Amino acid sequence: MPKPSKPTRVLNDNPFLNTAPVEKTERRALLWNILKKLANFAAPYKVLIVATLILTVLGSFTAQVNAFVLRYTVDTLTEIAALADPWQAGLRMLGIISAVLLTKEILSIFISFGQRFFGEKIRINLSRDLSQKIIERILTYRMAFYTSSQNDSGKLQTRIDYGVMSLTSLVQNFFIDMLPLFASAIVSLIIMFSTNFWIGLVGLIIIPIYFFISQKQARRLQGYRRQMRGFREAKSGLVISLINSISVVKSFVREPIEAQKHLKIQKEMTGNQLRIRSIGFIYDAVKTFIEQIGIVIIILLTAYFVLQGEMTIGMVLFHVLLFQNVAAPIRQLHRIYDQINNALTYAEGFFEILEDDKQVENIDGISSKDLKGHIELKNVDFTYPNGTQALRDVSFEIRPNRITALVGLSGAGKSTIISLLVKFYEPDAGVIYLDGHDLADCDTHDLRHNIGLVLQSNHIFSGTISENIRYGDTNATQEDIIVAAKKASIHEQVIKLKEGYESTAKSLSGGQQQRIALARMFLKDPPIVFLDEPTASLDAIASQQVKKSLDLIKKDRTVIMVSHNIAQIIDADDLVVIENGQVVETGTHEALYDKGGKYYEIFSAMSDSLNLDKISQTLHG
Ligand SMILES: Nc1ncnc2c1ncn2[C@@H]1O[C@H](COP(=O)(O)OP(=O)(O)OP(=O)(O)O)[C@@H](O)[C@H]1O
Repeated sequence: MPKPSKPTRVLNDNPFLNTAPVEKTERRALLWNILKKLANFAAPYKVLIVATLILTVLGSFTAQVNAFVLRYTVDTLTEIAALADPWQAGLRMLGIISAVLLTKEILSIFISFGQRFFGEKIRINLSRDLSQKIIERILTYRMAFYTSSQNDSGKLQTRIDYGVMSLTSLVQNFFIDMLPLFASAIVSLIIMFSTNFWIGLVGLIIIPIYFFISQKQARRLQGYRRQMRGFREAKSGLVISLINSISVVKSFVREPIEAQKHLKIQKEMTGNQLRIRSIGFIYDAVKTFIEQIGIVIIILLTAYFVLQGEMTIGMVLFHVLLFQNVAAPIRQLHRIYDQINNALTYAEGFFEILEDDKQVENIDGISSKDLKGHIELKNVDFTYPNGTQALRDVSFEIRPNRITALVGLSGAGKSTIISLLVKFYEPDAGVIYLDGHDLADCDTHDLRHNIGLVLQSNHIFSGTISENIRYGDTNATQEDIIVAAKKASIHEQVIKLKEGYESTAKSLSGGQQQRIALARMFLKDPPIVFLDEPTASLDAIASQQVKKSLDLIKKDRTVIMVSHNIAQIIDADDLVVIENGQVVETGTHEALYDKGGKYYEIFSAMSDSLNLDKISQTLHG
């Protein structure tokens, strides 16, 4: 189970959440930076943004209509109440009010719909663009990016998802929720100042007070929110790990322990949630209290001016409504702080991934369409990004159209050599030549088009059998797929399935999946094939079936094979024996066996483990 602290690494890695003195200026610079980058993504939606802003301004005017109508109503009522026959004037007033309010409501419906719809369209499009852009970008990254511990076990997904989410909710909060409220607050404030300076001043003074309180609220909540995210990630990690290891859980009867682990996180989450809520309630109460004080001051001030004969009675309600328009958005200010904090926490990590230029694979190079597979490694050293040195001064030759087996104990460096040959990694020192060209200078995509890689367990995508095989050649016809499946000895089994080639590939057994991967390889039909323990995870029967397909694959190609399977090793034309990242012997099976060195030792151990005497006795008598 992932530790609760793991997913929050991104948070803790962010210096702006932990360091107080530099915080303010750096946070501002960071936020500015994020907004600039976000603006680039928003650029294609200029027209939508302008339309939203225009509607927002229109909406901010319609938001004031109620205040004017109430003022008019109270003032007119005061006047006509004194008349001998108030009904005629009263009905006229009602007619005017109804017409104005109805028109305003109809306008508001259109404005609010347009404003929200355009705002939402911007948000949804931005979310799509950000998600698409980052996927397209990381697809260009080198293997080391994916194997880095920073990106393992869902961390990469968390960083991407939270980055997109924080950026889009920043946009949503701004465009859809806050902007109309702020625009209406500004218009209200201008009207308040234009009717009376002192009234305007009361409206203005509340703003910094709310800013101060909201900032305090956001800061107090920040730590709890951060913990909350950690809990959520831990909880989803727990569920994923539970599903993945359900057979172990059940076989050890550990259901109560798993339930207990879940309960522990739930309890912590509940406590945290309640604290977040109670802090929110306290600050809301403080804000309501301050707003009420503001309203009382507004009423007293306006009453004073009414008594002085400078204002009409209608102004009391007029000012109170305007004041409420000013207070409404700033009551929500803490949400903006929250969004900014989120953006600072996650968007930075998101853009770090997006702009990590040094991770981009260098794919351009000499075009190599028809490779033969003459490979030479000369003094190759390689160390993984985590510091493990896997290869030291490795030199050997692979001749085309032959089968070369890399032999060695576990961890010797065989798979690493394959990774270098497909350019998943580059050597730190030394050169690899392919058909006489330095591999580093070869076009990576051309190279990979010429190479087929069959691994111990080949990834089967969710989708049909047909789709999985077609991955080897996207232009292949159904007939091509069937031919490939026949070569991989899987066709007969596929057609027995209820849905044939349209069955879900994931529901096949390990051996069947391996043959689907081989069919994919036949469809690709590359001149060079790397087989990295292709039968290691299979049972004897499945191995035997796969072996037939492998024998077919090996024909007329350059094959480099990693195997612990004695039968496959002795079938190879050439052997390269590796020990601790170094080549210790090369030659044919017979020559190396006779030499009595490392290969002899490994081969003897392999044959001993097979218990050949007993097998022979059983078979022959
Ligand atoms: N992605 C990786 N990051 C860091 N170290 C790695 C990585 N892959 C392999 N190593 C290390 O490099 C060394 C060589 O590993 P490699 O997988 O090449 O061995 P191998 O001979 O193929 O072993 P096996 O037969 O068990 O598959 C080992 O010490 C291994 O721990």
